[in-house]
Amino acid sequence: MPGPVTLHTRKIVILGSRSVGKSSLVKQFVDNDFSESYYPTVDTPYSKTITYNGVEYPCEIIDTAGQDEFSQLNSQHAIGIHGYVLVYSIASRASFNMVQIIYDKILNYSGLPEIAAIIVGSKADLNLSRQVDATDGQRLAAQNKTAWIEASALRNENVGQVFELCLAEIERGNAPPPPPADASRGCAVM
Ligand SMILES: Nc1nc2c(ncn2[C@@H]2O[C@H](COP(=O)(O)OP(=O)(O)OP(=O)(O)O)[C@@H](O)[C@H]2O)c(=O)[nH]1
Repeated sequence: MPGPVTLHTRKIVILGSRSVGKSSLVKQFVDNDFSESYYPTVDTPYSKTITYNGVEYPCEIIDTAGQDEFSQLNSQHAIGIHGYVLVYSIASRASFNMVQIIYDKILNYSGLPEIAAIIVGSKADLNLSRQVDATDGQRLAAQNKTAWIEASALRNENVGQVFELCLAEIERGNAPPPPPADASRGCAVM
């Protein structure tokens, strides 16, 4: 009888401008907690099991300090990482513009043609101060072949989905390639 399957830990990094709500998303997801106070983040790892397609994946989620255009990515943010959560606030156009800059830095650092990622419009409860339309977020995600969602850590809306969709993007990249056309007809070229 086969033994239990041991899955390797998936590593997820959460990146974005300062104060967009990165830590709040992670804390809401991992600890079911939200704070109105703002404490700038020092890189912090969290552990949580995420269930996707009925399989439990152990995940390490690395919450990072806010980025600006001059910030350097370090190797902990680009080497051995399976998926990225790229966060902007729907109430800050500048933070939205930073997402493409960060995405390009990751590709540049890692040398990969694309990465498993989700772009997140955070603070979705601040609709009255909205500076970024949902369609802008969706377009940016389509251009970069990432997933996209809006979420509110304050209201605990779509927070779990952020991380589940990120895992879905990771596993999509890990899926074995579809069989060649001939295989379906039972032919093999030796
Ligand atoms: N209205 C609203 N405020 C939020 C939400 N999420 C976070 N905030 C507030 O935004 C501020 C910054 O939140 P953080 O989670 O610390 O932001 P961060 O991106 O981790 O910040 P850095 O550590 O500087 O990168 C705090 O005052 C939070 O209470 C949200 O969903 N809605």
